[in-house]
Amino acid sequence: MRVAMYKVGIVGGTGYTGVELLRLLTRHPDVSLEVITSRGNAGTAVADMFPSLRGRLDLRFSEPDRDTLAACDLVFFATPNGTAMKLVPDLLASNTRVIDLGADFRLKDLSVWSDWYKLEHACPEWVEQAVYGLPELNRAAIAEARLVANPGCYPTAVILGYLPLLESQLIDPEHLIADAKSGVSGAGRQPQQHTLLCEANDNFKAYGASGHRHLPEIKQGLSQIAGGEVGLVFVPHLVPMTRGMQATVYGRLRTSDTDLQALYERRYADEPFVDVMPAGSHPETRTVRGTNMCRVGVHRQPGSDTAIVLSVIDNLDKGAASQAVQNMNLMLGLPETAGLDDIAVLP
Ligand SMILES: NC(=O)C1=CN([C@@H]2O[C@H](COP(=O)(O)OP(=O)(O)OC[C@H]3O[C@@H](n4cnc5c(N)ncnc54)[C@H](OP(=O)(O)O)[C@@H]3O)[C@@H](O)[C@H]2O)C=CC1
Ligand SMILES: CC(=O)N[C@@H](CCC(=O)OP(=O)(O)O)C(=O)O
Repeated sequence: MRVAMYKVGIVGGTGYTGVELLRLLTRHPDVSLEVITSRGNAGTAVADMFPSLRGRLDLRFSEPDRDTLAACDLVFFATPNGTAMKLVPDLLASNTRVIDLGADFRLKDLSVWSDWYKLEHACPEWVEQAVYGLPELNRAAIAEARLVANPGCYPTAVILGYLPLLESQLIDPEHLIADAKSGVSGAGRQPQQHTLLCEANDNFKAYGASGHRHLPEIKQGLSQIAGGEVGLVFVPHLVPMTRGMQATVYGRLRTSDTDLQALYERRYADEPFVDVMPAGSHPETRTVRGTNMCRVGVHRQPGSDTAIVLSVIDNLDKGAASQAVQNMNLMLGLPETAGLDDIAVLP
């Protein structure tokens, strides 16, 4: 039996990504969950709020406290944007590693970040040192990082969809189109009118078509792969399901004779969490529900010069919490797949 070695904490344990982290970390073989914060529920037993954890986790929510958190080897922030940046410098100074599930450290250009997030950054000096936590792109840097910026859900699905095509320079990087759909849990647990059952159920709509805050994040990731600026149109949509996300990405091919299926199979052959489906497949969100898997399907229509890639993830998992655990495994030198062997529940 392996002994739990690393102490971890979560700031913001009552949101959807927080409770997903709780589920994953409670049964992770190599970590011990020491701290879970909630200002509004300090003192409440975690299992009283989340009965799914009854008998599995004996811990109470506490107020965020610097010293308690600094006693952890690694702390996750599952908090609204603009929260982590206020506590991160103190934790890093105490040699505690940090993974921020929010967007405080994702964008390297701080003026772009301020424009989209309407905030002034509290620790700009750490932004440059933060590593963007997409293992398929930055695995070696994540393993050395003290601060990881966990990617947003849409950026994860879109970047993994485009990665082999852009890396091999097979498509025109100036004319990329990503059309994406998310389940409602992507909007978080805070009550909002548009996430009410009567508003979201039996309904379908686009939003952010004139610009969404994930646009600069996706462009930054795609530019890193392409080795230069990219042109991207990105339109997100809300679908009436709880979890799941599909990004359908399009790229104008520069040559017509490439075997796209073979390209994707080759690029992702050694990736434990990207599954290239057989040629002609249409991956479904339910096949990745509650897992860290991204499933992709690669298509080209007869006579067309456009590659179409379908990329599905669970927005709360590969799009947030389980990707954070994958990053934690890399940062702590643990097996990358530890605690991440879930199989989706069907139907
Ligand atoms: N939902 C999704 O699919 C995805 C979400 N994310 C990101 O993950 C983060 C969390 O999202 P989600 O779980 O939906 O969040 P919620 O907004 O539902 O939950 C926020 C949590 O943070 C705590 N919190 C709020 N303000 C503060 C503060 N100032 N200091 C300390 N704790 C605070 C809250 O507890 P309390 O107020 O009681 O302290 C609560 O536990 C966000 O940045 C989000 O953008 C990323 C990818 C996907
Ligand atoms: C369906 C839905 O509302 N999704 C959220 C994105 C998910 C998310 O929280 O991403 P960040 O971590 O970057 O904030 C949105 O469009 O705002």
